[in-house]
Amino acid sequence: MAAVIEARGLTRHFGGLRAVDGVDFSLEHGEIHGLIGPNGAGKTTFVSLLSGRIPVQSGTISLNGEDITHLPAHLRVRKGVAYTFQITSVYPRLSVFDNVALAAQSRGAGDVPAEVAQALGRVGMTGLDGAQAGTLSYGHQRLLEVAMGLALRPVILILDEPTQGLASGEIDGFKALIRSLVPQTTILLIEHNMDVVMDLADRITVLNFGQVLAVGAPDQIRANKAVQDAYLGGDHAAG
Ligand SMILES: Nc1ncnc2c1ncn2[C@@H]1O[C@H](COP(=O)(O)OP(=O)(O)OP(=O)(O)O)[C@@H](O)[C@H]1O
Repeated sequence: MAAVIEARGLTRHFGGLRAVDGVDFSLEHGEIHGLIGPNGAGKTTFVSLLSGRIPVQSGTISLNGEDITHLPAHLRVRKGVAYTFQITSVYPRLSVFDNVALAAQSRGAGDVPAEVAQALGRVGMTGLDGAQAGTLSYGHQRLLEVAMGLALRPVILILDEPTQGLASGEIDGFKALIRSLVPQTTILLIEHNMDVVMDLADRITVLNFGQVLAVGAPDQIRANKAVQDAYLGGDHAAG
């Protein structure tokens, strides 16, 4: 399989804190790739480096073979790297339609209403266009966030803790949604819910203290002693 994103020696320290410390990583075309690790392991910092939200200190990132290490975030979005934030980033006072329309417009979509309808359809929110975003249930707000990500027509969709705060009944629908997005869209999923990540991911990267502890299929990760000791074995609160 071909790598869509390839990071080599990616590094970001905050003072003496090695948040991301020499990470090699590859995201393969059409896969669902889980990113896990204890709280503070560097997951959010790592995807912020990939998306250009924070600058890289050293190392390189390439997208389909092109060096994007120093490309500004908005230009990475144009090239198809979309990152939905950990905190719901919808505009609560705007309608569902307008929220998705803003995302579609930002990438210069031609037929905005059609794009909005398509994105809302994919997340199962057809008919909710006129609702004020802030009045939606939490689960629907998370789906709206994904619809906004999809309206960017991403090559890669980075989801940061998408199931956080969802009711257990909503999680199955969310998993089905993520599965429906591949292989057209490649998914990088930061997820604390082990059932979700083990069930969804083709491969998982485990970060610990800013470094890669293991990469492999879910079964390999589950069986990995170092991963069990650092993360899976203990009593880790969702963060
Ligand atoms: N802007 C910043 N300034 C200083 N330290 C930071 C900054 N951003 C993150 N850190 C620190 O870097 C480390 C990695 O944080 P990060 O949020 O990337 O971890 P994480 O694996 O996403 O954690 P969680 O699972 O709790 O979301 C933490 O110790 C955090 O406190």
